[in-house]
Amino acid sequence: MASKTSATEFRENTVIVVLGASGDLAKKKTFPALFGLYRQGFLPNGVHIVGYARTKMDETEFHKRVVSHISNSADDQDLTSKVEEFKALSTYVAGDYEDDKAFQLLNTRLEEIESKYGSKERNRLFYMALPPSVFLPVAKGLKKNCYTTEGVVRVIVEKPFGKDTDSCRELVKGLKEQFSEEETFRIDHYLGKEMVKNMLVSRFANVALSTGFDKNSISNVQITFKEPFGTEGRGGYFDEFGIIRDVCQNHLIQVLSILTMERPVSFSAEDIRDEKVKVLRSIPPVERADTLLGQYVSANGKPGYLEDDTVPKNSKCPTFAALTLWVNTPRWEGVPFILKAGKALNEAKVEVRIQYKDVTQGIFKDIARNELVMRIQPSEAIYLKFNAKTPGLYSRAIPVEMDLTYKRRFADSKIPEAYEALILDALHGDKSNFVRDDELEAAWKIFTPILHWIEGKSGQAPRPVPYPYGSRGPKELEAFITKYGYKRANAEYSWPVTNVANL
Ligand SMILES: NC(=O)C1=CN([C@@H]2O[C@H](COP(=O)(O)OP(=O)(O)OC[C@H]3O[C@@H](n4cnc5c(N)ncnc54)[C@H](OP(=O)(O)O)[C@@H]3O)[C@@H](O)[C@H]2O)C=CC1
Ligand SMILES: O=C1O[C@H](COP(=O)(O)O)[C@@H](O)[C@H](O)[C@H]1O
Repeated sequence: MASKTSATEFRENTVIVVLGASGDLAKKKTFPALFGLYRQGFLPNGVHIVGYARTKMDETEFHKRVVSHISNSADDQDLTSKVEEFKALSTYVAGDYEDDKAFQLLNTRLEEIESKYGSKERNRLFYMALPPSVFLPVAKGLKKNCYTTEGVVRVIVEKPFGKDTDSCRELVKGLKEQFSEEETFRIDHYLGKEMVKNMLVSRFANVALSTGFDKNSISNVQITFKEPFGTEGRGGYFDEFGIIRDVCQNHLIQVLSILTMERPVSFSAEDIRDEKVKVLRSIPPVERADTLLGQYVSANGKPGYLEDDTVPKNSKCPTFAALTLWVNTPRWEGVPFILKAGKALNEAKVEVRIQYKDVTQGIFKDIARNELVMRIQPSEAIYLKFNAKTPGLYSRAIPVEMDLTYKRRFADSKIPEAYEALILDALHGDKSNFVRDDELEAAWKIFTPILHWIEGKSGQAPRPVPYPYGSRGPKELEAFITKYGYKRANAEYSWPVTNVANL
């Protein structure tokens, strides 16, 4: 039920506190997103931004970090003056994460800022750009020392939210002791990506697309995440988590749930999330036999995973995973959903590839299958690969594409950064694109047994197969996806395509 808190939009009198302000995420994503919103006039009137972290630094150093990832051209006077304004409304407080006194100092700073708001309501948005190990102490410190009843308080929490089902439950419980579900915004930045948001609209606003969106027409689905760089600099964090926790359990499973959920009653946050939870609960835990794990090794002058100084020498941590999931609903029963994620691959790409079944044999032989591809990044696009008659006096089919590439079709539109979209949602109190507690639990249940196996908690830990840095992944991948029915439209059977009789 909507309450005052969830309905409140932060339009003025708001302080945004970024905890972990000295970190990588804050520098690369949070501050640039806040600046983007400020520049476009989307931040509340009179907003202030306060960075908080243990690192001691003066305002000049802090401002240097705040703007370090904002692309600024000296020729753009408007941008330069906005950057200066943005710096002027951002300030820094240094303090520990388990120290009441430090949080009290932070609170004093917040009250000083808020005293300029007069007697009106004061809102506080806390953004935890922090490692999960300090989520709980920070939540306790904030609740005890920096909570206000003179306005609305919201807390954005980053991923990964736990390491398995039990630790997730503990974290959920621990945070709930400090902040209500209404006050808590669990972020998964993939939910802020334009194409992920568009998936809901494309699926449910198009009869043409929703017809045949099921096991009767679809052979298999691949959801792919590829990054062309390794764990450079993040090896310490990564080795504790691995690619499944880093990407599959959150980003890719969120994409899968939106792709497979049934039509929600409305586009309200709770209706959408109810449907996502239902479909997630229909997915049994991943089987070992449905798993392919890889780890990158040195190639082309690039270091292998184990050569990273922050990684234990004999680590079996997977930097690549292909996992096949089964969705036991009447719509999807028997359709394999292959999640593939890897670091140090040959390209940067995130996409959903839906491959349809073969056309009935008879008039066509060995013709390419239809594929609907939703490219999340780079360059958002939806395209349908289908067969058409070759123009002219030929009687053969040719595979072609119906292509909606955003850059061409929406050349004048600015696609927002995922973090811009989500921080704005949090300011508006809209939780549709944030993760609910039961969604998290359902997602962890799918991966926990396989994660425990990988960590050697249930039998000997498997050793991931090697793949060269910059390659397409383990050489075993092709056989893996073929096993689940994926047919590549290679030259051998799609071009030139078979004669079309009676055209
Ligand atoms: N970096 C990225 O691209 C992304 C990160 N995330 C998530 O965002 C969160 C923050 O990530 P990121 O900024 O990369 O992390 P960092 O390792 O940069 O940590 C952020 C800040 O937290 C403090 N910190 C680091 N380690 C510890 C520790 N062991 N105990 C206490 N404080 C610590 C440091 O600040 P100080 O010492 O000054 O207090 C650091 O500057 C994580 O949960 C991550 O999973 C999500 C998506 C992308
Ligand atoms: O959460 C994470 O996401 C990034 C990838 O984000 P993207 O928006 O650039 O696709 C990934 O590099 C990182 O390992 C992971 O923690």
